Amino acid sequence: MRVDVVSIFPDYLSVLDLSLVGKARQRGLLDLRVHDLRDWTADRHRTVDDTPFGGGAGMVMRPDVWGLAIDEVLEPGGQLVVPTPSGEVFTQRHAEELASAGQLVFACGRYEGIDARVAEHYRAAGVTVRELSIGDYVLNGGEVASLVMIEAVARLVPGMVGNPESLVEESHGAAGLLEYPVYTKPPSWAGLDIPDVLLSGHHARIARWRRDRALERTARRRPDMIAALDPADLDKHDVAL
Ligand SMILES: Oc1ccccc1-c1ccno1
Repeated sequence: MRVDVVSIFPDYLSVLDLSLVGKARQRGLLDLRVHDLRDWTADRHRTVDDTPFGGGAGMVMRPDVWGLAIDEVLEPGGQLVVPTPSGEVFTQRHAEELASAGQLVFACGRYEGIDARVAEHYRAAGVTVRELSIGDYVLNGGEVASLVMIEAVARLVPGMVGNPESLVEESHGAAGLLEYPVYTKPPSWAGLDIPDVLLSGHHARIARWRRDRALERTARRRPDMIAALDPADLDKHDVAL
């Protein structure tokens, strides 16, 4: 998979040289390229923004500069991802969909955002354009949101994580429930012991306990996820004792 990130702060993305994503690049699993949007400007001040039509505070990123950058970077069949607070909220489902793309181009907006004609232009040209938010809060730019989405997508690329099994039993993975509580040594810490069932060696009981805790936690913290469960899936959580 090829991933391109276009930003006026390309150094912000240098963290992608570390950890999983960095290793994937070294192993050739991920072709990650970071670009400075200002490389597509033509004036001596390398201008990427201007005042908003209709007035209002702040500046808007120019469509002509973004168009030159995206035209050069986007490959046929590539998808354009525009992080924005006004986007659809990014979920694991989006990560799974994006992980099947041949190329993703992340357009990191700053200021008051990118001229709306950029997304409109590429959609009209048949490009899949995803305007995505990572949550209901305001950031200073799309770089952090891109880092979040790139990590969520990259770890789904075949060969990225050692044990693909670990991708299944994860929050927002196992049939739409949150992860159950996990414990490790020492068995007793700060006067707190781990649940006896986890020491029982009875795998079915452990699986049932974990399912029950995941359901409890999801119902308490994310009732929306319980409401979204397909009733047909409910028996997926049932395990024979
Ligand atoms: O707040 C933002 C500013 C620019 C680009 C993206 C965002 C954002 C906020 C939440 N998800 O994305």
